[in-house]
Amino acid sequence: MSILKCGIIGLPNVGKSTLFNALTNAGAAVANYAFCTVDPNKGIVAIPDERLEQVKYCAGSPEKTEGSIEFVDIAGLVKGANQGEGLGNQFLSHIREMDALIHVLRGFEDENVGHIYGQPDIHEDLEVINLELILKDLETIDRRLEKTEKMLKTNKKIYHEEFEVLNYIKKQLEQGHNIKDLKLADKERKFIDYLNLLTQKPVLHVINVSETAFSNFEKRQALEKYQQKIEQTQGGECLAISAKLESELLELDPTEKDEFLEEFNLTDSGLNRLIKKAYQLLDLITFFTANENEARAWAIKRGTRAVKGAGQIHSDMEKGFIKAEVINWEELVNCGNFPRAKEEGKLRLEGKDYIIQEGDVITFRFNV
Ligand SMILES: Nc1ncnc2c1ncn2[C@@H]1O[C@H](COP(=O)(O)OP(=O)(O)OP(=O)(O)O)[C@@H](O)[C@H]1O
Ligand SMILES: [Mg+2]
Repeated sequence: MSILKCGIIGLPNVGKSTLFNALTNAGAAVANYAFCTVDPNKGIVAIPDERLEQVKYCAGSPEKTEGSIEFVDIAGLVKGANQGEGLGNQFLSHIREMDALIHVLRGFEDENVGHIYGQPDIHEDLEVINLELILKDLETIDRRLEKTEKMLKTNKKIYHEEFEVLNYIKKQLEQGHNIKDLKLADKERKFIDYLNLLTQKPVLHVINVSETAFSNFEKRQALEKYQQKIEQTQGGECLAISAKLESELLELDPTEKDEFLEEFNLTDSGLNRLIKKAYQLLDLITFFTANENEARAWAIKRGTRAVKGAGQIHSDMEKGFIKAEVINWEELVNCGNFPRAKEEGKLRLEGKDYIIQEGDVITFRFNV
């Protein structure tokens, strides 16, 4: 089964590892399955989903397993990373493997924690990382352009089209635009999709603030201004989270936790919010399976066909796919259980090409 990956990026010393540790530890605390260490910098985190418990109940399943996202703590990038500065090439190649990015910005002050370029400045810091990603993409595009240019001699139309698209993208990158923000037709996108470009990946910005950032009105307002500006200029969402506060929250029991949240003027842990945002960023939907063994939520890319959804569970299910028996989770809950849903004719039979919908509960029929 393939889990989608969200890479945590940013300058050195901005709190990426602190956030990663909080995220992965929280996963372990909230769910039975949740966190398992893949290696020290990768962790699988459960996606909280209130619907799963109800599906479990209807199916009479004894166990449940949440859907999951993999988070990867990528080492800090520095100026010149695209030229190999600070092992930059290695870290940029890690970024290439990600499906989406969480860009952490330093919003906390602490004299004891050095900032790589003197004073932290959220907007400048953001631009440093953006520039490195853009420069790396330019290098990739240039290399591809060299090859395409040679192929122009063959006089095949396709190479001329590719040449034009690549040049257009090159110009946009040179002007500081990210590829994710360009309006490209599907046909144009085909020329670059396989290149796995860095600025094509969806990004969520997170300002890692000090514990007291939410405690008074002025600070909150100042923070909201930062968030708004980033959302306007970067075209994606921007969250404010204190990685340090989140990791401290994890050490507390529930009553202590509530008191602590109140003290810092917060209503809920930021981690759940972040996990939900990451889920949206990856453009995932959830379907459920439920039987006498367990009820399970599966996070898949929106637009996945039934046969591929089956493949997420087991390759045999994909190979031997016959049919999918489908019911929306709410309909199942209304019926109360599967036999009743069947009686009422609520179970639909769908074929290989059925596009799985948010909240489907699916039983795959397959040959082994
Ligand atoms: N919200 C915060 N408020 C105050 N201090 C913080 C906060 N978040 C992290 N720190 C502190 O900042 C320091 C750097 O954090 P961390 O190691 O997580 O950074 P990093 O981005 O992973 O760095 P690197 O790129 O070097 O791996 C640590 O001492 C950590 O405790
Ligand atoms: Mg780190």
